[in-house]
Amino acid sequence: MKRKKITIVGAGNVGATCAHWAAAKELGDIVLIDVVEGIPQGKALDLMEAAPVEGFDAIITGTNNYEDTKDSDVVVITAGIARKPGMSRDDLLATNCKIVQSVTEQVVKYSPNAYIIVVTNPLDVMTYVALKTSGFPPNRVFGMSGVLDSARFRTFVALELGISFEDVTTFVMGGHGDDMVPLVRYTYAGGIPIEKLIPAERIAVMVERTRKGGAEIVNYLKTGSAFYAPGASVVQMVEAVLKDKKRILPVAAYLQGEYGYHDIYLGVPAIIGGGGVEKVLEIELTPEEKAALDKSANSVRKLMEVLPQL
Ligand SMILES: NC(=O)C1=CN([C@@H]2O[C@H](COP(=O)(O)OP(=O)(O)OC[C@H]3O[C@@H](n4cnc5c(N)ncnc54)[C@H](O)[C@@H]3O)[C@@H](O)[C@H]2O)C=CC1
Ligand SMILES: O=C([O-])CC(=O)C(=O)O
Repeated sequence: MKRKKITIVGAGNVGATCAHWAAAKELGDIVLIDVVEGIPQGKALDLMEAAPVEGFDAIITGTNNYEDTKDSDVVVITAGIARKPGMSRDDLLATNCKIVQSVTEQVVKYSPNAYIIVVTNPLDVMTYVALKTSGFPPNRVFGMSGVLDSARFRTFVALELGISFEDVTTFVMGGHGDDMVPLVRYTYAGGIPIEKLIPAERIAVMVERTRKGGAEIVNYLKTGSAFYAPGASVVQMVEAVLKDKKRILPVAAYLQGEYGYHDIYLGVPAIIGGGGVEKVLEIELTPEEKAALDKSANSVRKLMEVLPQL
């Protein structure tokens, strides 16, 4: 059997970290592509030279030429600018829209059967841009946000309880912005609802910290945004597709009536497998949860309104 082929567009912080996690997990051969000459080549070779030490087999290629991405099974788009302190993800829209459009055109030309996972911010709208530019069916174009936002919430809950990070499960819905919706009612520690273990006011603090989780890192780093947890989150999605794992993961999926929304990308729980987004799961929400989701959807919608015609 031939190895799978993963292309990562953008060899910056998130792209290179994705390559690192994907190589370590032996998910396939990896192509790192960027507009800057030398950076993808250098990072790819450096990472491949870790293979004898770490014991993974993957050919990792760095390039500036889309021909090298030909026939990729999965393409991760991280190309674009990241925010700095004081900026919102939405401030990246104009610049990143052009980048995601041009990248997607090239990706589609060489890998017409690929699954595209978008990472570039503002995430929900950039995923929409990739969908419209690619002409791919929506199950093959989705965005990474909820896995990361949920991982942050899981981290805070585990630290609060002094328990294993692995034992906390949850999901965050909505757009990847400050009004995302962490689902407290669906958050468990070893199968026990956290509302039975943690006082409500402490949970509220963790929900707020999750919503601002990206900015917390930006404010520390000053020069850019998070990349370790984002890279790991992307690779969990890549693995779910390439191994047809049928994971239930929160992803930015294209909604066509689910939860009452049409023609919009929003974070929802979905089954992710060999068919990409195989099914969006519609769970029951309280009126308060639905109102919070509506607010988040409205923010995404407002940003879509200022997009150039696609
Ligand atoms: N969805 C999410 O949860 C997350 C999204 N992000 C977003 O991911 C994006 C990348 O972040 P970083 O890797 O930290 O930024 P970075 O600045 O380290 O890397 C971005 C790379 O994209 C490249 N690039 C720019 N235009 C390109 C083009 N047309 N074709 C190919 N490559 C191009 C740049 O040369 C650079 O190497 C940002 O928009 C950031 O906001 C970051 C973390 C989490
Ligand atoms: O905050 C940012 O700009 C990057 C990002 O999306 C995150 O880390 O959640």
